[in-house]
Amino acid sequence: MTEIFSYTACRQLLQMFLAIFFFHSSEYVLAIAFHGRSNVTVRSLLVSKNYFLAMICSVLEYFLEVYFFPGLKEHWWVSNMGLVMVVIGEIIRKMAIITAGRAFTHLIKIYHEEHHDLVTHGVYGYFRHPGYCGFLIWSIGTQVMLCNPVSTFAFAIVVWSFFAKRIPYEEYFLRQFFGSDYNEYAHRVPSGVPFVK
Ligand SMILES: C[S@@+](CC[C@H](N)C(=O)[O-])C[C@H]1O[C@@H](n2cnc3c(N)ncnc32)[C@H](O)[C@@H]1O
Repeated sequence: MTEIFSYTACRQLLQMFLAIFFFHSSEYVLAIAFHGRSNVTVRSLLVSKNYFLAMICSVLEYFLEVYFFPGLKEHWWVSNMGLVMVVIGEIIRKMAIITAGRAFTHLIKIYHEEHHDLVTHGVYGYFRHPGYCGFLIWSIGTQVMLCNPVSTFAFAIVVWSFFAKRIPYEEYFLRQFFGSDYNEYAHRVPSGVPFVK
């Protein structure tokens, strides 16, 4: 039982809590900043039922392993690498939101709005989907930080599959909105999500 209240467990769980708190609160604040309070709902906190369940499972895995295999959590270089991934993922995602501004909507636009211009500068010059690339790194990083082998693998598969389906759907509409400009952009710039063209 003492393992659950050890320095390692307290520090890793506190880092996890701060990572989640900062990620979601900053998503909400930025959504309000770019879209106005009246256009933003609690959905902009980006906490879905499945996501919540995944996080609960990852914390359960952590408690089981810290109790039965406490040595697993003492790989500090692994945990610190996870922390670096969390920070890098967060930076890439927030750079995407700030660069795209009003074009960055949490729900995919299926109708072209007048103010919606194609963004290809800044971080969008390196990846077509920096917001998704950042989230992928961030979410896997949270599990590497906890030294959770099962959830690291599960998060990588689930989050990657989600974006592998979402990107072609999103790009179908972007091609309709921006035509050859988007085709040329997609030809030139990688998606930012591994193995997604
Ligand atoms: C959740 S945001 C994600 C944006 C992007 N996929 C990313 O990962 O940074 C989804 C919205 O961004 C818009 N969007 C995606 N790429 C864009 C671009 N290069 N320029 C303008 N709007 C874009 C889409 O139309 C969609 O409504």
